[in-house]
Amino acid sequence: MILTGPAIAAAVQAGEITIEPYEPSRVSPNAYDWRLGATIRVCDGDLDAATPTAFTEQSIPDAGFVLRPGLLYLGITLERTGSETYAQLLNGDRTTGSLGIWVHVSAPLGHQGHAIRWTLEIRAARPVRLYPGMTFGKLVFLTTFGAPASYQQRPAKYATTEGIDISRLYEEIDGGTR
Ligand SMILES: O=c1ccn([C@H]2C[C@H](O)[C@@H](COP(=O)(O)OP(=O)(O)OP(=O)(O)O)O2)c(=O)[nH]1
Repeated sequence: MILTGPAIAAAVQAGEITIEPYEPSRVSPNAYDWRLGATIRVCDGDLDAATPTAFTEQSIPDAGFVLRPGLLYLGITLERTGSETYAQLLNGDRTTGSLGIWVHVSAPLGHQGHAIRWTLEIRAARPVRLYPGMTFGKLVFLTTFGAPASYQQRPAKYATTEGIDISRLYEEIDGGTR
């Protein structure tokens, strides 16, 4: 089940949900309106799952940064979010979608026990200018069913990373699982 906005606010108050920084005005009926952080990595070369992705990293200036179609950008959420109690789904919203922006490629799930600033895999349908701290999407929280589980209690690729990270699949492929 999805948490309502009042339930999100109450869970933040109770310490069951981490949202840092937290602004009560960003709670919407069924989500929290999260923002784009100020750092972006530009990946403009060919990609290979067996090789670390090459990138250049820069700050997004106050005057904005133009995304170009055909490139992959790795961004970061402004907020650090997580919960031991609830699972999360991070997505864009109508406003960013209407600008032709994908805020991630195919990875919306945030596991219980993983409090992070999320890596975003950003693409653009048309050239579009982004600004640091702009509202970028909706984060929903879900109740879970079954025995409690935590991302930290399993061999997890991204358990020790927080913030922008390239794909770590190359570690598994180098490890001989190909
Ligand atoms: O776009 C995304 C998607 C997920 N996450 C975080 C939240 C999640 O808790 C963690 C792992 O996500 P996922 O399970 O999708 O990654 P994986 O590639 O399957 O790695 P693992 O094998 O460690 O689960 O990474 C991001 O930062 N950005």
